[in-house]
Amino acid sequence: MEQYIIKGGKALQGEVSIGGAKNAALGILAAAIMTDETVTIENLPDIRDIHVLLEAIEEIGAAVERVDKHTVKINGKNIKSINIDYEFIRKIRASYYLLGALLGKYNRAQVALPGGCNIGSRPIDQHIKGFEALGASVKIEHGMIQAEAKELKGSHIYLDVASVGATINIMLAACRANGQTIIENAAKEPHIVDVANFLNSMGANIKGAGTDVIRIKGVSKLSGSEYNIIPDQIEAGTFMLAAAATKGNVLIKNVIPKHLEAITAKLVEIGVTVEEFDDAVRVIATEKLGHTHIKTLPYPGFPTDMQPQITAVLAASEGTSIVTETIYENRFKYVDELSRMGANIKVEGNTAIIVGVESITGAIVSAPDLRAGAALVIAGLVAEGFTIVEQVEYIERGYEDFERKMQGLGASMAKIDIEDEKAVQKFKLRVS
Ligand SMILES: CC(=O)N[C@H]1[C@@H](OP(=O)(O)OP(=O)(O)OC[C@H]2O[C@@H](n3ccc(=O)[nH]c3=O)[C@H](O)[C@@H]2O)O[C@H](CO)[C@@H](O)[C@@H]1O
Ligand SMILES: C=C(OP(=O)(O)O)C(=O)O
Repeated sequence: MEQYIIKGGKALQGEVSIGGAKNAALGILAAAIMTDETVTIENLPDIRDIHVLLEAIEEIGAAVERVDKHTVKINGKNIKSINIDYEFIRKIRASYYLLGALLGKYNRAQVALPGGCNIGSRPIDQHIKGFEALGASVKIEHGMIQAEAKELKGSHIYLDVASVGATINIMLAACRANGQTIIENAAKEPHIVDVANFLNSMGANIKGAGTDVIRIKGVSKLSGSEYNIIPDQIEAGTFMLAAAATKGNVLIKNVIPKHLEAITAKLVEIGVTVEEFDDAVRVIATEKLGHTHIKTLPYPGFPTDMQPQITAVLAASEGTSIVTETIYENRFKYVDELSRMGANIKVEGNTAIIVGVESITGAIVSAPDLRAGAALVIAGLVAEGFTIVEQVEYIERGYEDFERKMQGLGASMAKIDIEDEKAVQKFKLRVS
């Protein structure tokens, strides 16, 4: 098994280019099977979650052609099964989008209950409520969700929580329902807008994505399309924080600065300079960073998927910061690992009280999930000495070439098997 090995203490410098958004790409890949024509998707991130979903799509009979690392052609004409088994998708959350996509296209779907990051209970009652409102009967048996409808009919759905997954799933199925569907209290994240734009490019009729109310007029057919996925807000934010934490100067390219505003605002508050360009941001930090209060919220609030990374930054900043997690009940599991690096963080319920320390020190730590893993990498980049981050497979669910992108910014970081003493020695020699 490979791990990340990092020697901290280097200020990140240079330029990094951000890939396509994982959470948009997952919805878009599911949507792509809803037509019998060929769909070309560009700017697809080359990450584990995408590989898993593409395999599942191929397994049910869709044709998947990798044109290059970031482009795929999908044709859903010869889909022969509406059954997605657990073995294919147990590691990812967004497998549930195949429910909405298959239900919309074939009025039937059977998909294993989703996996994804283990960050608290993640019910799917709002997805089910939406499908039922569209006329489907839904049952859960033997770990599978089965949804079936004689005919999908447009409906008025009020979500009890502004769920990203439920909003996208209902949008997918409702595209092919008879009549109009209105989703109220819809999620507004950039990936909702991107999935809606993609569906519209296939001939769907969706209005209002990005606001609380989405209106979908069902259409009888979806067609082929070519589509370029938006940049990943969370990958971009992670590099912004890594640049700030190491007192670096980094140009983060291929981003939509508007999507980063909540992150930018917090960085500015703790003393970082953020310059915005049309499709890039430059992050410059020169002095010890300060403290702040943060509450995770649905978009346009501070994203929960950036909570571990900002906590890592604040752990080595000055003063006492408070981070409140309002989306998930158990997203502070990584704090014990940060504490092993000398951080002073106390978790009380959904709040972390972070007393900034003078310096943190390298240690062997383990990534409990995707973003927590990224947070431990940021901590390793700042820490004195060597850090080893285990379980990088979680991190690779959502970050493409993470260690290579960090190396490109001057970080002393590599992915090696730490049992391989020669490789460890070689790394240590190279960075000493
Ligand atoms: C693949 C993907 O896009 N994952 C993202 C998506 O996850 P995901 O779509 O799973 O997150 P949701 O927006 O659905 O969840 C938000 C909150 O609503 C609750 N809830 C959700 C659905 C439901 O039926 N019932 C219910 O109670 C959840 O427990 C959670 O507390 O949005 C999250 C919130 O921005 C991000 O952290 C994830 O990275
Ligand atoms: C929580 C995340 O992913 P998922 O919903 O796919 O588990 C994430 O991207 O941070």
